[in-house]
Amino acid sequence: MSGDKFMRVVGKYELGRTIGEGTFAKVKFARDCQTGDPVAIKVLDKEKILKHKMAEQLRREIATMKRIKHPNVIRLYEVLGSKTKIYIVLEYVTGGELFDKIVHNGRMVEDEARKYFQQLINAVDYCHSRGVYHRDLKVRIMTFDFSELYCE
Ligand SMILES: Nc1ncnc2c1ncn2[C@@H]1O[C@H](COP(=O)(O)OP(=O)(O)OP(=O)(O)O)[C@@H](O)[C@H]1O
Repeated sequence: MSGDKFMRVVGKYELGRTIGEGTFAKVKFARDCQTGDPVAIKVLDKEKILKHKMAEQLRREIATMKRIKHPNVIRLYEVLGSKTKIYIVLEYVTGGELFDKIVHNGRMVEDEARKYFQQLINAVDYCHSRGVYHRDLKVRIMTFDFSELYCE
C-alpha cells in the first residue's frame, strides 16, 4: 500500500498504521520485508491477557486457527512474541465487514447474497469437518472476485 509509513520491525514484518481495534488487540497493517506482501498483525499486550485470565483461551484459539486452511477463512501465518507483546500475523483483507456493507447499502440483491452465503457456508462446513465450531463469526470481504468472503 503506497503512502504507508512503516515504523517498527517485528520478525520479517514492517509495522504500519493501526487499521482496527478489538477488545484485546490493536490490528496493524504491515508488510513482509522479503516479499513486500501485505499482512494484518494483531498486537496483544501480554500483561492485559494475563490480567483477564485469557492466556489459555488465546493459546487454544491460536492452535485452532493454525489448523484451518481454507480460501474463505482468514489465514494465520505465524505468531511472534516479544517481552511484552504477542504478534499474530494474519492474511490481510480489505473489503470491510459484510454487516457494514449491508447497513450502508440498505439491502443486497439476491444473487449477491447467495454468493456470500455460499462462501460462508463453505467456510463453516470446512471448520465443522475439522471439529472446529465458531461461536463468534465475523464476516469480512476480500476485494478480489475469486474469493470474496472471509470469516474469522
Ligand atoms: N485480517 C485482517 N485484515 C484487515 N483488517 C483486519 C483483520 N483483522 C482485523 N481487522 C480489523 O481490525 C478490527 C479489529 O479486529 P479484531 O479481530 O481484533 O477485533 P474484533 O473481532 O472486531 O472484536 P473483538 O476482539 O472484540 O471480538 C476489525 O474490525 C477490522 O477492521
